[in-house]
Amino acid sequence: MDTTGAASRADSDGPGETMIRLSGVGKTYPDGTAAVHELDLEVRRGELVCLVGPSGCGKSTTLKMINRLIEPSTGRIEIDGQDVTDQDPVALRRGIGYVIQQVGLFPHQKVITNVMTVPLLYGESKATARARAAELLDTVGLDSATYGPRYPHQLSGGQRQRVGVARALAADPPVLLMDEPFGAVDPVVRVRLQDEFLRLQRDLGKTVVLVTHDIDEAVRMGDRVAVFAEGGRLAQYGTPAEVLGRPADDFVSDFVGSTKGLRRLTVTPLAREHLDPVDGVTGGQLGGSVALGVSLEEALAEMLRRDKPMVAVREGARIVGVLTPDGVHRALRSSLA
Ligand SMILES: Nc1ncnc2c1ncn2[C@@H]1O[C@H](COP(=O)(O)OP(=O)(O)OP(=O)(O)O)[C@@H](O)[C@H]1O
Repeated sequence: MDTTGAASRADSDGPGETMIRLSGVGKTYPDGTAAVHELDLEVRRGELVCLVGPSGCGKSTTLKMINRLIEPSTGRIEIDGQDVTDQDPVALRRGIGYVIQQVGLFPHQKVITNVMTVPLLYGESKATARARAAELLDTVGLDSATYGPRYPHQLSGGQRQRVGVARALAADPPVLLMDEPFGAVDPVVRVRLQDEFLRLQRDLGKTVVLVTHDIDEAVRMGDRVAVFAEGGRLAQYGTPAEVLGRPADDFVSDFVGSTKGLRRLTVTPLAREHLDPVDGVTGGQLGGSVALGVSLEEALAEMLRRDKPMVAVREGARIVGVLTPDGVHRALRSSLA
């Protein structure tokens, strides 16, 4: 019996337990394309993880292996301690929400009917399914009385995307897989949809794996970010602050840099709400000090220059807190809110 499964069950009582675990997962397509190579990845319950990387690096393949739209060539994938290959693929997929860029709504059915499909599939009565669908539309910010009776072509791209999210949530699945969910809309709507989803996720606490090619989206949305390189190699897996602040190698550094991720540090001022208390911090942990109001870049640079996990922050002569990589993450997120 393999210890991976035992471990996931053993820690399934505590917080931060593993919800999705990929161990040595690989995918080689029949034509010989090695899309994913020896991938190890763990996603905790309630965590939002972004898979990011350049085109063709195996992100979608990885996502589709989790719900068995694609079968892995090697390795093992578990959800909540259960090997997905032991489960009926259709039943498995019903328990996993799936949101894709081309939302995939039925064009000749009303919006409400599109969302009702899922509860009906579960054997709910029509009245219950309708009520649930209306509630979900309202949840994703679409007034069900207004938009429910419309057809998909009568909605904007962003609204269609919201319907896609509502439908994916209809079965109340613990796990949500999202493949470029905000890709098909313009940048302004995109940011709005990202915000809405983050707000929703704060209430719902789903375990989410989200694929994007956009590093800005990844650092904004993800609790953790998995940076993929060519051939489905996991180049780095860490918090946005770690990925932005300490790229694991030249590839990550170039990828993050080329997509302007780091520039955000230069335009975000350090504010009091991003700080952790100074209580309990020892002198050895501190890397110098910076003044409140300097850029995150300046604060982070000071931290890295001193090779310390945090930097003290001054207001006048007084130390008012410390900035950690997680604080940088919080600051980056709030700066975009
Ligand atoms: N059915 C298939 N048969 C052969 N090769 C495939 C197949 N599907 C995908 N590939 C190849 O596998 C690699 C990974 O593809 P995948 O779609 O997972 O990448 P991705 O990172 O999601 O890319 P993108 O961001 O462009 O969507 C690519 O080289 C792609 O051409």
